[in-house]
Amino acid sequence: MSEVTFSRLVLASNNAGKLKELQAMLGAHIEVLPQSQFISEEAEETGLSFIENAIIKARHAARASGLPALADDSGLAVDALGGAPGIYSARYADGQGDAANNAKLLDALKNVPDDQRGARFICALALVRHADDPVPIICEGAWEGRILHAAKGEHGFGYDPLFLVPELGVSSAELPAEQKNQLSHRARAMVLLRQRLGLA
Ligand SMILES: O=c1nc[nH]c2c1ncn2[C@H]1C[C@H](O)[C@@H](COP(=O)(O)OP(=O)(O)OP(=O)(O)O)O1
Ligand SMILES: [Mg+2]
Repeated sequence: MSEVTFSRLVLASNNAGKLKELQAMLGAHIEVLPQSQFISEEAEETGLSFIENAIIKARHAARASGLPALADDSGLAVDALGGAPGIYSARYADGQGDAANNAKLLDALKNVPDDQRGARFICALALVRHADDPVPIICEGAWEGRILHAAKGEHGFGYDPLFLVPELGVSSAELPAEQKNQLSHRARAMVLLRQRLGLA
């Protein structure tokens, strides 16, 4: 059942990897515009949960564009680190980027044996119809895996080279985009969002 009808929305992200994946998942249904067309300033991610940060980012893009906006706040929760880096995944190595984040994660886990290297990617999607929408649509997805001992694969972005997909025996950076987009935390959240929007 559809509770919302519109044909365009702004993707409230500046992450090229995410934008590509979200575009591939939604583009067939809705015209999606990157927020860079409207604003360059990033929203401050002051929330303490993925959901709070997704809502903050969606409102920021909706305010700048005057259009409905969809944000994705996501990250990696590692069991041996008590769920870190979690919402701080992008900032784990103090803003030095993906390679530094991955190096820091490998170092933090260097003495952790395989059976204790469980982790999951989490994605929270928030869609607001306008900046002050009191009823954001929220959908979440998770993807279970394990942290490898060294990077593998060239696809994807972020922590993909370190994330083992146990059923397939490969890292998520070794999956072609089409396959990651069927399996990932983002894909799972997006299935729920499409249902909520009546696009399924
Ligand atoms: O599928 C994924 N494959 C690998 N890594 C991933 C994935 N999904 C999230 N991640 C990592 C990247 C980044 O370290 C953090 C997201 O941080 P997050 O603040 O949500 O995104 P961001 O700052 O890169 O872009 P923006 O806020 O503009 O959407 O989690
Ligand atoms: Mg961010």
